[in-house]
Amino acid sequence: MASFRTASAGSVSHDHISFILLVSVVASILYSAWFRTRKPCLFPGAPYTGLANGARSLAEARRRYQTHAAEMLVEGYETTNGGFYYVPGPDCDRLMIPTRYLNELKNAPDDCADFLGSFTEMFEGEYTTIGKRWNLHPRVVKHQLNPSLPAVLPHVEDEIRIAAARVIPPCEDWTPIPVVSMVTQIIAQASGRMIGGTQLSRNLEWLDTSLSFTHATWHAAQRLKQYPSWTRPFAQWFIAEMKAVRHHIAVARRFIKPILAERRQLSESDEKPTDLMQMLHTGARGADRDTNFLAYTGLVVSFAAIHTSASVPAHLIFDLCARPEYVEPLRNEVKDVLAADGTFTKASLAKLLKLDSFMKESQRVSPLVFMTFGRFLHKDLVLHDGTVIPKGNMIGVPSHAIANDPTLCKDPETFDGFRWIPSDECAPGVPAPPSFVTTNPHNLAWGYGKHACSGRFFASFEIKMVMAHILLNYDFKFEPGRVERPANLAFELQNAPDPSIKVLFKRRSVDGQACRKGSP
Ligand code: HEM
Repeated sequence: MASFRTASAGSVSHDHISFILLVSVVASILYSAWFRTRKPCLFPGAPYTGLANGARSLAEARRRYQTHAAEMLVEGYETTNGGFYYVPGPDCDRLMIPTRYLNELKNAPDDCADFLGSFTEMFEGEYTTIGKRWNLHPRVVKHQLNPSLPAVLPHVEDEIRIAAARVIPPCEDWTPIPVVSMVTQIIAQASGRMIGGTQLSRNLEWLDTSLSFTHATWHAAQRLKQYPSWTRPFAQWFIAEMKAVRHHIAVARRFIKPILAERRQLSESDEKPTDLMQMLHTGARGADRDTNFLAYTGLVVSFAAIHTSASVPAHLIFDLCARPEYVEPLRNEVKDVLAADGTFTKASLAKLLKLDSFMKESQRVSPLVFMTFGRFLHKDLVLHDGTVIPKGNMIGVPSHAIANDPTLCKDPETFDGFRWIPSDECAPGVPAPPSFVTTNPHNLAWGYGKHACSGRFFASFEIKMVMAHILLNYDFKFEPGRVERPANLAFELQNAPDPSIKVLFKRRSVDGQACRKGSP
């Protein structure tokens, strides 16, 4: 009897598991077949881009999006003349909206046009945490970090010099250096100083986590997406990349909680550190004061700040190697500003107009992402002319296509590094050209409206100080045999400088020190 029951129970359990597996497989096949063939009847009249006039199926176009999203966005923008169109993608089809609606959408409430919803969807935030409970840091960056930049920047400048000495070899002679890795480490260390002072910026384990968390969440999301959505709550526990995500959150807690404990000991009269942890500590209310949450928030700011900002100096160095005629004017501008002001301050960095223009032009050609203003609609959106965008749509603006629209940017095929320098005598009524940090319906690299990147002012100053350090202290050029700027690596909406490219660096004489006011 006993052996029969055991055998029977074993066989029932085995059948049961087989049945569940069978149902899972069938469900996932049906789901993907349905997803591949469905034509969402969402916004009437908006054409699909990327179908090659009917020669390509929707399923093929969705796959193609992984490598050709930029081209599809431009094609849709051109064929609709900046109108509504869908860009098919493997996770969802995104509806591009014309810029004429941006001013009424820019402050749409989050329960209608959900900014974080687009992140949560892209990064499987239910499991990776990306986009979930991201309420505190945007407010603190905007209202506490930005007004404190004059006090924060000297620390960041100091850290850039220390990081560069750690990361860049002596370069007494021409030395090949992988540019992306080099600038990413410098930016990670400088951002670490801004986030938690030297306790974070000099901690190599933290630096590794602050860099790796972004990749871990991205890879975990890609793995999770391979499972039908209803299996993901279980699958997350068996995916190696999810283990890495949890590990990085634990590292953040291990290093940031003691910093917060020290901050809690400070009395009213003690001098307070000028870093973001201090701002989060004083700015958090209620449940947000939980130290686990504050530590996690420090990690989230690294996510927002490091790889994003680091891509810019990498692009700039590639652009300068391809166009060395810009190096001397930029270097001289930095020298002049330092000679006059002695050190970098918010005001002196604002005088680097040539560098600002070059950065804007480089970003126009090599943006971080090809689409911004990603929002998931939870409610129907009724626009001023009666147009209704139904809920359930993922919307966005084709920021890269707009930045290269010849009616908005003269001769967009030409890289003109100084096209954005404001002229001395602007004719009355003629607006000044946009700067690197400008956001408006034609300058959308930082998004737009109430969720436009609040860290862009810090990013801009930090990048300028990194570039100033490199321009003053190094000569650089492509390795022999390379003349053209290396192509960027694009995946879906993202666009990155090629991390395999090395550039030759050689240390210059002491320009960086000599031109500081008061230096010997
Ligand atoms: C070159 C560097 C960077 C780029 C290109 C960039 C780009 C962006 C973009 C496109 C958005 C979305 C805006 C929208 O869809 O409307 C965004 C949001 C955001 N970024 Fe950045 N970012 C950069 C650096 C930073 C840095 C250094 C920080 C922090 C110090 C930061 C903090 C944020 C925050 C907090 C948000 C969300 C704002 C909100 O929800 O109100 N970013 N960023």
